Order: sequence, then structure tokens, then C-alpha cells
Amino acid sequence: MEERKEARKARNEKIVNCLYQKPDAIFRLICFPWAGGGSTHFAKWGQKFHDLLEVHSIRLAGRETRTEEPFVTDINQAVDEIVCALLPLLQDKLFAFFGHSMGNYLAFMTARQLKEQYNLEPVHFFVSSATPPHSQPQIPDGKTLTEEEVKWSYMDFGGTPNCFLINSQEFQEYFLIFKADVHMLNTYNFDAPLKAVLSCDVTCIFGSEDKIISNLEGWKDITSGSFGMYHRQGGHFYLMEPSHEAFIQNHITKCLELSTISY
Ligand SMILES: CCCCCCCCCCCC(=O)SCCNC(=O)CCNC(=O)[C@H](O)C(C)(C)COP(=O)(O)OP(=O)(O)OC[C@H]1O[C@@H](n2cnc3c(N)ncnc32)[C@H](O)[C@@H]1OP(=O)(O)O
Repeated sequence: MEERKEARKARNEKIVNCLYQKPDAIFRLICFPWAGGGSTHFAKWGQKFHDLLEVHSIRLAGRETRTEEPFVTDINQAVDEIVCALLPLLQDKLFAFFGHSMGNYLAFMTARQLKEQYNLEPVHFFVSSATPPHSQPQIPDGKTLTEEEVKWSYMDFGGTPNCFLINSQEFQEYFLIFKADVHMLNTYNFDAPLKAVLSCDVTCIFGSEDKIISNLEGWKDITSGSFGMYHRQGGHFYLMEPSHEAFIQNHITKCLELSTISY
């Protein structure tokens, strides 16, 4: 019994990366990374918030400590395992979601499943750099992407330092991860109904020069809660600029502190 509990805990920790544990936290922020990314970038955010907020970051199969696991080919499978791993974390504390780009679709599906099946909902959903699901974002066929195409896109997106793009052997690994993530995204049902499926507050933050997103106001259709929108200067990866990252983190802190008043 004890062994099984330990094994489940170890499995959950592979899926949900928490680098800075905060036993006194009253909130948990669950971060959902972009396509082709690992969990580390957002897991490191844990150090930047005060002790009342503990940060967790989702790690998909096929990368970091999950390199041995095959990539997920169906987004529903990824959501099922995320929900399963998050459940023990969401029962005792208030929680919020933060997604960047592809991460928002996983976050949205996860929130929907948590609400429908467990009556659990984030207090706030922070959306960064993503077209709303029902606005039909343009997703290419993951299976047919070539390494060269992805390399050019990465340069355009601006979230990858040149050193990773120059080393072809290393880039091949990142390419395979991105290709698998886009392939998984191809199984997302973008015909989501327009009616509000959540009731939490939603904030949408984006880079004013981002060319791959559109109709951001549409995010307000997913919730009956309040909706806010902010932009910072920059492109799809505007959040890599330290001052913009600080803006996001301050905004999250402020919103979560305010949410305690209504709970
Ligand atoms: C064809 C049409 C397509 C068109 C495609 C249209 C598709 C639309 C749908 C997809 C929507 C999206 O999500 S768009 C997003 C697409 N993805 C991207 O653009 C990739 C962005 N870049 C990255 O994720 C990174 O730069 C990679 C590639 C290196 C992967 O990073 P990673 O997952 O953290 O990998 P990892 O090996 O752990 O990291 C190595 C070390 O480098 C550091 N590192 C990594 N990136 C950075 C960075 N920007 N700035 C500083 N440091 C960095 C890490 O912190 C870590 O340090 P240490 O911890 O070792 O110290």
C-alpha cells in the first residue's frame, strides 16, 4: 500500500515539476508550457514569487525526466494524465492556471475536465500568447513539418537563443519534441462551443507585435467570470524580456491576492 502510494507520488512528480516547495503557500500556480518546451522555464518562476504562492510546471512525455516515455499522440491522453497528477494538489489550496501559446489549450481542456468531473476550478486563468480555441488557430500538420521549417519558425517566434539553432545535432532533438507537440495539437477539437464553460476570471496577456495570434477578445467567451487583456511590447515570446516577465508575475500576485477577498 505504502509502496503504491510512493510510486504514484513519483509518477505525479514526473508530470508536475515543482522546483521550489512552499509549505505555507495558500495558492498553487500551475503553468502549461509552449510547444517544444520543457517544464524548467516556468518551474524556475517558483523562486520569484513570495512564499504564499507555489509554482508547478507541466512536463509532457518525451522530454526531461520523461525522455524514456513515448510522446503522447492524442491531446485527451495528455489531459487525462495531467488531471490525474494534479488532483492531489488541487484539493486543499486555491489554484490558478497560466498557459503560454500551446500550453493554453492543454490548460483549457484540463480546467474543463476538472470542472466537469471533479467540480474543481482555478480561481484565475492567465492566458499568454494564444488564439482562442474556437477561433480556429492555424496549426500545420505536425507529421509533415521539416526541420528547416521549424528552425525558421523558431527564429521568427524569438524564444530560442541562436546557440540552440546553430547546433544541428542538438536542434534535431528539439525539433522532434516540437513536431510531436504539434502532432498532439492536431488532435485538439477546435470546434469548442461558444458558451462559457468556466466561471473563473480570465486575463489575456500578449506581445503587441505577435503575428501568429488573433481574435484575443474571444477568450472572454470561455468564462462567465471577468475578463481582462494586457499587451507588452514584443512578439510571441514577449515574456522572455525580464521586465515583461516581472509584469506578469506582479499581475498574477495582485489578481490572486484580490481573489482571496471573494473566497
Ligand atoms: C513550420 C511552421 C510552424 C508553425 C507552427 C505553428 C504552431 C502553432 C502551435 C504552437 C504554438 C506554440 O506553442 S509556439 C511555441 C513554439 N516553440 C518555440 O518557439 C520554442 C521556444 N524555445 C524553447 O523552448 C527553447 O529555447 C528550447 C528549444 C531550447 C527548448 O528549451 P527547454 O525545453 O527549456 O530545453 P532544455 O534542454 O531544458 O533547456 C536547455 C537550457 O537552455 C535554457 N534556455 C532555453 N531557451 C532559453 C531562452 N530563450 N533564453 C534563455 N535560456 C534558455 C534553459 O533554461 C536550459 O537551461 P538550464 O536549465 O540547463 O540552465
